[in-house]
Amino acid sequence: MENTILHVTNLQKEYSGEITYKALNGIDFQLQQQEFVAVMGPSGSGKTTFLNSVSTIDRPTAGDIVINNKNPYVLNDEELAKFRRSELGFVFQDFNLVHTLTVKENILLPLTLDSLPASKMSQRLKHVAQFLGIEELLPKRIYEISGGQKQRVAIARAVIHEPNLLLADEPTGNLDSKAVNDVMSLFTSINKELKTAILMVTHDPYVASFANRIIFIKDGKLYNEIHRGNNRKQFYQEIMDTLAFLGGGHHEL
Ligand SMILES: Nc1ncnc2c1ncn2[C@@H]1O[C@H](COP(=O)(O)OP(=O)(O)OP(=O)(O)O)[C@@H](O)[C@H]1O
Repeated sequence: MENTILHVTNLQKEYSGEITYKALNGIDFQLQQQEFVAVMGPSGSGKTTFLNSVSTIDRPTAGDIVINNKNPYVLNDEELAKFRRSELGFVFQDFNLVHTLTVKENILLPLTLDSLPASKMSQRLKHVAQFLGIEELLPKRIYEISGGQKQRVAIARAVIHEPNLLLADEPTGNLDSKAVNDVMSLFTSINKELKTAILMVTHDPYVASFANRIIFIKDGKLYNEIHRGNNRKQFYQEIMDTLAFLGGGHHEL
């Protein structure tokens, strides 16, 4: 399909060790350019492995991944690094910011690697800082800002190069409830206004209820998917019901 930003076909991942473990067992999945999709499932079901395969961090054992009509796994290291920087944005649970740098320097880091002209950099910085409401934080160092602010900065860094696809692994795992709401409304704006597709792993049903669609993984396979209508509260209830059927520990709920 024309608007498909991510096309996953029969994705498999085996971890070899004393005992070979099949973490992903034939996943087919497509993500459209306008979509915001959450990935849920019990602990150990393969969510992070799935995200890491898509993000090119973890090479699959078999199957195909095509992002924006390109297969990243045929690229050499240098091409792959460039591909990641141009197509993908990453947001992690623990922010992954450089503590000794300022907020501004952290956000500009991906552009510095691409040696973008200084005028273009400050133009992009201004736009993204305004969009995410972090202008007053720019001169501060990372240790001077709160967890919620750190995640905003990490999101700014992830979108400053205008990626087509934003990948997030438990982006709210280290945040209090106010910061969770802030981050989820930013994700919603990024998806709607910047038209960035989002794929986000979360175990939190409230966080997942901000997505338009949720896929559930169990034992390395797609178990189910549900779509959100107009009512987020109703969607939340549907998520809870699906998780109850899916099983898994209480911490999953
Ligand atoms: N590097 C590795 N070597 C061997 N096995 C691994 C490795 N990484 C993950 N696994 C196994 O693969 C399975 C899937 O792991 P994964 O981290 O993708 O699950 P998850 O659904 O993200 O779990 P959680 O919700 O607990 O983070 C687990 O059983 C895990 O132990």
